[in-house]
Amino acid sequence: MIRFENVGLRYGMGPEILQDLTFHIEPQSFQFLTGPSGAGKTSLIRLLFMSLRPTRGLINVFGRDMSVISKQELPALRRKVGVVFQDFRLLDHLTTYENVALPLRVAGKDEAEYRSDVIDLLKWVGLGDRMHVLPPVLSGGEKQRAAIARALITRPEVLLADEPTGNVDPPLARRLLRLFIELNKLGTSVVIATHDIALLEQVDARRMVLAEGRLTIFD
Ligand SMILES: Nc1ncnc2c1ncn2[C@@H]1O[C@H](COP(=O)(O)OP(=O)(O)OP(=O)(O)O)[C@@H](O)[C@H]1O
Repeated sequence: MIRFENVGLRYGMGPEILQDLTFHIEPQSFQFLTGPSGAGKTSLIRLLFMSLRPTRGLINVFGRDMSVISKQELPALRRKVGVVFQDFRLLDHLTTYENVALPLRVAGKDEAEYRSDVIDLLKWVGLGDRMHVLPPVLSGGEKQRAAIARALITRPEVLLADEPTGNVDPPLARRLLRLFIELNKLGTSVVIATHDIALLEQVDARRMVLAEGRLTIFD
């Protein structure tokens, strides 16, 4: 589904922070991406989301070579990849409902088509009663779940989550993990970047470990 071959990344003239990354993200798979702070987890998430291009190597996304994908094709391809950033990136002037519906609105869909899907998804992540409030009044965990719902509304084939439990207490972290596992059982591939050891210990999943620019995989 997503394939990296000898991928390297450097920012500007800096050192190569990712070196010779070779791996596959298989359909319906579940993996943790881990490693010390600064190891390059967020950079790898950005490569997977196609918001960053590698400085060398090959990335193949859903059968397409990323180096030849045009700007026009990118939005449709990105809709297959849901992403939850560390800082959520919710728009403060839109309600929770409107934030979650935004990717569909941008894609030109009619509200009548998606309204019930957005409401169902908000209920699924436990925000059924927070739909009409603005993000500034949401708690950290509620924002986190709104960002997850927004990432899922396009029914992506892969969900990327960068430190999804970074701002929540342990019970909510366990609940979010259950949500990701349920999502994976429904057929979505999941990649969770984290250094939350407690989270890692709860699931016997594939681990992709980044250290000093290199990736080691424990299946
Ligand atoms: N836009 C950028 N320009 C220059 N250097 C960058 C940029 N983004 C990240 N880096 C550098 O790349 C390295 C990897 O950063 P990255 O954020 O990917 O790591 P991380 O593993 O996600 O870290 P953390 O766990 O602390 O979030 C760091 O040395 C960082 O300073």
